[in-house]
Amino acid sequence: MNEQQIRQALRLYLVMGSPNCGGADPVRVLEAAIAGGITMFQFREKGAGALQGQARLALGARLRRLCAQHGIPFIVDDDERLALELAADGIHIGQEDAPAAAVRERLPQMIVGVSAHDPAEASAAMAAGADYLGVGPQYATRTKLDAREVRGPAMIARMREAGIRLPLVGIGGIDAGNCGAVIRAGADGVAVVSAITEARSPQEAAARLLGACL
Ligand SMILES: Cc1ncc(COP(=O)(O)OP(=O)(O)O)c(N)n1
Ligand SMILES: Cc1ncsc1CCOP(=O)(O)O
Ligand SMILES: [Mg+2]
Repeated sequence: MNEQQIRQALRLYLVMGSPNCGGADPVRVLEAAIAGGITMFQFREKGAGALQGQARLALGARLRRLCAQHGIPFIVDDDERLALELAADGIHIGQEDAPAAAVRERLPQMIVGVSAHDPAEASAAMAAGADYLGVGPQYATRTKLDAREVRGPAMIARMREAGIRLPLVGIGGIDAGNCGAVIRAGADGVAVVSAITEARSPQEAAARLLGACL
């Protein structure tokens, strides 16, 4: 994917694993979210009750297939080996994960997303060859227990002012009511977990988010 295609794919990015689905079948949740208009998906099987080993691989393979059927880029959180096993389109890594430059070198064909919390981390990720940045938490989140302090959309504006032109997505506590502020600050899109996975109708929630952040 070229830079413009990545920018477009970041518009409404669902990040999810089975622990986020409150007992619902993650395959059904993803199907509904795709019907609602998500444009990118990240398999993030993390937190209490997360699947391990073969069960994780099997779920990842089902979600991967669903994304391929609908032309949705499929990204894996953290795990390079899993990304290769699932023939993912990309990987997302954070500041505590493997160094971005090493991942870029090992996985030259993949989209590499990197979490950045300030302009210095954003420039370092850009220099390391990142394809996009995830910037957060934008707002308070209950989904990631080890999240850093809230940055707010102002951090995205600061990165843009500092000359960071990479495709960029906001993440953390984003819903249909606040996603517009994230886009207006300079993001190409929003990444969400609970606003879709915990909604009574993930399809309607995705459609509402898409409408609100266009
Ligand atoms: C799109 C996107 N942005 C940020 C993150 C957070 O990644 P990280 O800091 O590595 O934390 P974990 O998700 O691994 O707990 C993300 N996953 N996706
Ligand atoms: C993975 C991640 N990285 C920063 S905040 C976050 C969790 C976002 O979840 P939610 O959209 O439910 O606040
Ligand atoms: Mg990580």
